[in-house]
Amino acid sequence: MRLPGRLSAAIDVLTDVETRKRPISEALKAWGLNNRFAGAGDRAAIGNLVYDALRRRASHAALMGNDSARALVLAVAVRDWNEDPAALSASFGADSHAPDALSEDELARVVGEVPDDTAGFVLADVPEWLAPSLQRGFGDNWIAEGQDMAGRPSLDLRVNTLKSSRERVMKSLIRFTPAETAISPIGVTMPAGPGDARTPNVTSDEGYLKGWFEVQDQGSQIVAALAGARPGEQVLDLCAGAGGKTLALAAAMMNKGQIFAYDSDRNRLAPIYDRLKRNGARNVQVRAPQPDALDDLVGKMDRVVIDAPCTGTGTWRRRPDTKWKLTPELLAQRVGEQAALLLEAQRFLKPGGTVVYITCSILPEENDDQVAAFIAANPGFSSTPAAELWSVAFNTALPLGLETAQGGIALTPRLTGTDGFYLNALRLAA
Ligand SMILES: C[S@@+](CC[C@H](N)C(=O)[O-])C[C@H]1O[C@@H](n2cnc3c(N)ncnc32)[C@H](O)[C@@H]1O
Repeated sequence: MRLPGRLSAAIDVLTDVETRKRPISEALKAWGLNNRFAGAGDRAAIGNLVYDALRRRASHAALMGNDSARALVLAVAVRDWNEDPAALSASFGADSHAPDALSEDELARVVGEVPDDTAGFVLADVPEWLAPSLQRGFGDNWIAEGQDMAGRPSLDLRVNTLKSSRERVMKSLIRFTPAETAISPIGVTMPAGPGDARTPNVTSDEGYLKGWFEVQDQGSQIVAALAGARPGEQVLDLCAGAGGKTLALAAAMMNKGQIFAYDSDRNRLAPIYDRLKRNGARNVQVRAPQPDALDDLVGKMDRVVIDAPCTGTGTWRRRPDTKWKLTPELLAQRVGEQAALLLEAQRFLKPGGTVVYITCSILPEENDDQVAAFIAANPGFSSTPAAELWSVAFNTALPLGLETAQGGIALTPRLTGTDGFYLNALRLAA
């Protein structure tokens, strides 16, 4: 397929996403099944167009004067992919799969700029109702933070030090020109390419099948390292899900000590068994959800990790559709779940133990506010100093701007080139 056909397909997929409230991946898959002539390169390009359209949905719509799928995709082609609008429009005539040629109005709009006096939420490409919250969290930088959250993410891998080394993994993936991650000492990264660039398919690589690495954003690797689990400790991973953090903790503990991996959702936990095997993680006991699943752990844990259910606002670059689906009700629901988990986690700690609270959110309601309320109600706990956590994990000074008012650590695409994450290590007095 040529670009006009791909644009047309992207308009169809985006319409499907928006009207049926389908996740992007599902809509893309459905399109692929109905259009089997399309190759992998076509599908990747169409996916990129749809993701880019949603990453900057608000500013694309403001520029074009409407938020139809057509307007958004045309804006991507010109603003993000640097296509010349007149040439593009002319090329539509020669392609039977192309969208209609651009109107005079579209041609004029698509080369314009979003005026500087446009509302901040449009410049930041975030939902209007979240602007006050982001402003409170990021101060004067909130628009810049939003803009970086609307970019394309890199593909990051965490080297499994139980089985391999960074050097070996990089060598095995040399065809993708991997680079070392800037902060995580065990990370490998492949920057996102422009336009129709394809994301490397690393999970069919021999090294992946042998358990040498996992696909894991550098931000997730950093918070797993900051969790500070040491060999020999007793650790409860209370929201283990498919085990992304569990695997990183097991490697950090060099398979010594014990991790109990629990999740209240059996289906989310299901992939962990195969992943543990592939990774050679042998110090993990999976606890499937049932009423007494964790009763024997009460008062015995050195560390309880809460990788909390959250809005996922830190992952907007990867899942831009969720940015526009989030509602105040869903945020309130997540905040309630997080508070309940913080309360629940305490009972498993030994005196002197630590609750490590993690989210992949950039919203203060789920991060510092949550911690402030917890410490106010539970004065036996205090935040472990952020600088201490960082120097123990990485042997370097905490970079400026990462420490939050409540002594937590916040990562963002703008600050650390990672997904957005928050961590606060709450130590119980001995
Ligand atoms: C952010 S995800 C965890 C991701 C996982 N730790 C990883 O690194 O791949 C949050 C998880 O919390 C789980 N969860 C939600 N409420 C819970 C609860 N009350 N107790 C335990 N797990 C819960 C969800 O099922 C979900 O899998």
